[in-house]
Amino acid sequence: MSKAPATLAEYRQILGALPGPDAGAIADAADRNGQLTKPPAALGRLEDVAAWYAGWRGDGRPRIEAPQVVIFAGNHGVAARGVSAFPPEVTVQMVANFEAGGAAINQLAKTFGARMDVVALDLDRPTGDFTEGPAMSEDDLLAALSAGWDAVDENADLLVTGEMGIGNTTAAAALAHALYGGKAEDWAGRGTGVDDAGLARKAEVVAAGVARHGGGDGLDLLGALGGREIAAMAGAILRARVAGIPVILDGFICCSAAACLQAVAADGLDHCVAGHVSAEGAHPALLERLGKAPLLSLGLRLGEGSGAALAIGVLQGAVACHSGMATFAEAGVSAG
Ligand SMILES: Cc1cc2ncn([C@H]3O[C@H](COP(=O)(O)O)[C@@H](O)[C@H]3O)c2cc1C
Ligand SMILES: O=C(O)c1cccnc1
Repeated sequence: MSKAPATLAEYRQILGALPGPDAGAIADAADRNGQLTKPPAALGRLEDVAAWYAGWRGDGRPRIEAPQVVIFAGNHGVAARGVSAFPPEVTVQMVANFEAGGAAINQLAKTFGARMDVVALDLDRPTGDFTEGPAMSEDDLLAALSAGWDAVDENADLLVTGEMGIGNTTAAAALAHALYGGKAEDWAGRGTGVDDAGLARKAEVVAAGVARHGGGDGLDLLGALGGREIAAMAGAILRARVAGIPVILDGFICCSAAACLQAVAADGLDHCVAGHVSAEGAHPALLERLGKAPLLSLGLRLGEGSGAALAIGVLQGAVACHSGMATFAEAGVSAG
């Protein structure tokens, strides 16, 4: 299917009947892995991710030739509540920076040979302040999900979804708190670097948002507490699943989008790997809820898809070894 769903009911239907990986390709990959010129399991987790990638690509000896990074940008009503160390105008300024090639993610996408697209979502129309009402109407949510769905290149063979949106660690924390409970302080972190007073304000805002909008499923919560760029990441991650494109998840904000999908469909993130664990305080807990072990841990706290983009290199390495190495028979190396 290439057309974006028109209703939330259609999204729920898709989430209820998701395609799985190709068991034949996984078996082929396991068979090949056992013949490669290395001691068994010597490539550690690289072997697991290569088999995982093979399964989702339906090819026991795949290649990564067309990775895509998509950055979604949105503005947040809650940014007016003093929850970020930076002003909201930074969102549009950073979009210009992405377009000019000057951001961290530009350098990382280029380093790993990824195509990079930037999708700015109604930046002059911030979402509603979720302490006062829903962040998005159903139409706004659908438009953002569609923007994500439509941004995915069907010919990509790996997807990274990144984001830019001042205030969005607050929205992500609210989503995590609504989905998983605990206390607001467990999920509110320093984002761009708020001080202690800012952090306390942020936890209050998160608590107020969840008190107001705590009910509903993952898509309802995405609309009530999320943001356009967060919903767009969810739409892109789901489209990738339908199109057979594996996804590398980025930091706290990206994972909050993914969590909304997983809340509707327990298997909804099986085509995703966690690229890294970020320095945002609650990211380890969020990854644990998603059941994902990060590939990298570099202390990044940037977003933009930066940690996931770095992990493209890890996946490229894993798949290059799996598909390019000689077998014991081919190389004339004695097996153990
Ligand atoms: C210059 C700059 C570039 C960024 N790139 C990503 N973010 C990150 O910071 C924001 C989230 O933090 P908070 O919730 O505290 O606003 C998001 O835009 C995220 O992508 C940036 C932030 C800034 C200031
Ligand atoms: O984990 C992230 O992605 C993150 C953390 C802080 C600020 N921006 C993004």
